[in-house]
Amino acid sequence: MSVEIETFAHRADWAAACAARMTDALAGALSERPRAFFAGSGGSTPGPVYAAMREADLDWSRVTVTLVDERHVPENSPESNATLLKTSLPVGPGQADFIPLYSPAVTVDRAAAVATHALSSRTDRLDAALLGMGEDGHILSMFPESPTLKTLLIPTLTPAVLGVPPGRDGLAPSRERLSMNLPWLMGCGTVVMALTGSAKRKVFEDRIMADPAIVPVAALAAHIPHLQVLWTEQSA
Ligand SMILES: O=C1O[C@H](COP(=O)(O)O)[C@@H](O)[C@H](O)[C@H]1O
Repeated sequence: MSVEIETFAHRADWAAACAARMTDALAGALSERPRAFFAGSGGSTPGPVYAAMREADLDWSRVTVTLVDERHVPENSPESNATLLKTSLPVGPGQADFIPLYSPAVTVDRAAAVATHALSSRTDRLDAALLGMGEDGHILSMFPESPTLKTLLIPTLTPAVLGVPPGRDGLAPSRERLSMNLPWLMGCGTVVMALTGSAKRKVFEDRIMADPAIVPVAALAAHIPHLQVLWTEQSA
């Protein structure tokens, strides 16, 4: 299984291209349906992509924004992926609406069930998803060695959000998380992996041929033929 990696010399061009893939997909969905659904990632990579997306000529009032994954923390935490998206994209009254993965005052598994219901009651498919990858090869909150990993990567399950426990013996993640499963991405119209830096490119290329049942990057390659990978050398 090989995946083409589109290379950009300049980070600004990479961000603009990632953003255009997302907003073009959302505009296309809006030309056919009343609402379009976007799922974004957190972390340090997508900031410039979101900045470019918010400049797009898009009817954000017909877009629903959600997350591919989240830390099990409230929105006043600096670790909240929800806060990143809600402050980076046009989310709010008269703009896009937002479906969180985190729920206050419940266990992470209950929050996952609530998020699954909230998403599934609004749509059975995403139109655009922006992914990032950590240098340990995790995407969404699909962490190597996590007991939840194999379940998150089963391609035949119903789209769902699962609770992810902290890693044992110092392994990542350091705290509880919530993650969409692979079937959400398989059903998504446009999936972009936004990669920066040589180290991440090497991790991505090294793992693409690995076992898709246990390696997140390999699962993307195996089950998402329309995956687009956009890379620039320049990290944040
Ligand atoms: O923990 C997370 O990390 C990944 C990668 O983050 P980055 O800082 O290396 O860009 C991110 O895609 C994911 O959404 C986030 O929860």
